Amino acid sequence: MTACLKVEGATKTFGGLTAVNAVSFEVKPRSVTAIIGPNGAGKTTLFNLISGALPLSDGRVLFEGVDVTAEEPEAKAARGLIRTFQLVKLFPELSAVENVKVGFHLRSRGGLLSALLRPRWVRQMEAEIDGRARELLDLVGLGTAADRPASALSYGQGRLLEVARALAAGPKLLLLDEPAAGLNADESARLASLIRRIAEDGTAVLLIEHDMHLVMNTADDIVVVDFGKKIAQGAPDRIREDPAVIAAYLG
Ligand SMILES: Nc1ncnc2c1ncn2[C@@H]1O[C@H](COP(=O)(O)OP(=O)(O)OP(=O)(O)O)[C@@H](O)[C@H]1O
Repeated sequence: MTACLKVEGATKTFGGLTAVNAVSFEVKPRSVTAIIGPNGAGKTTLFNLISGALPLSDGRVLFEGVDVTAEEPEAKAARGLIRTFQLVKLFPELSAVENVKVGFHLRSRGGLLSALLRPRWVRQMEAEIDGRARELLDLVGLGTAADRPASALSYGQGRLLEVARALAAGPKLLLLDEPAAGLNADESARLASLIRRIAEDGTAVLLIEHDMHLVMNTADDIVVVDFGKKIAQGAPDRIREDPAVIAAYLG
């Protein structure tokens, strides 16, 4: 089976500092992979290399077998490699459902002109998109908030709305940057089951997360980085007992 994402020897230097040092790993289709590591380990930089926000100093990134190392974030997004915050911010005055619809329009080919002329097929498509947007809101647990303005949502609800909108863009791989940050216990538990559901529905998930409870409950595979290097990789049970991982967290 072709890996969804293949990172080969990814390296990033900032002046004399090697923030990411020859990191290699794969993300399998329909799987959840978590990147963990102490503060400053290089997790965010690694994410930036994968999404295209930063150019690599060395190494390659392959998405569905295609070398996308040099592609801009927009080109990668068009292939289905989607990072939540890389999409436009939430529109506070628009309702939750309208915000999700923005996600669909990022991939719809109808264009502005047909939206203005609004022929019948466009109106039919809009009705369908409205229905699908509401389904996605149900999926993330915001079904009852669909018609409320985004500005009226709690912080945690806003984060979940971002996930719904990213899903509307049709990702094959969803990159989530500390998705549990700022969520309360209920929201975090909901997020964990949502992440599992997303993977089972066919979208691979790659996340950076400090919340170990969420990581251990959602990840199939964990990549541990420390001082820019990958020091371990494996299933949660193995990582929990890995001496190098324990040393990195205690040291
Ligand atoms: N643009 C930059 N210029 C110079 N150094 C940078 C830059 N971005 C990150 N670094 C350095 O690279 C190293 C890795 O940082 P990074 O933010 O990737 O770590 P992290 O694992 O995401 O940390 P945290 O868990 O605290 O978010 C750090 O030493 C950081 O200071």
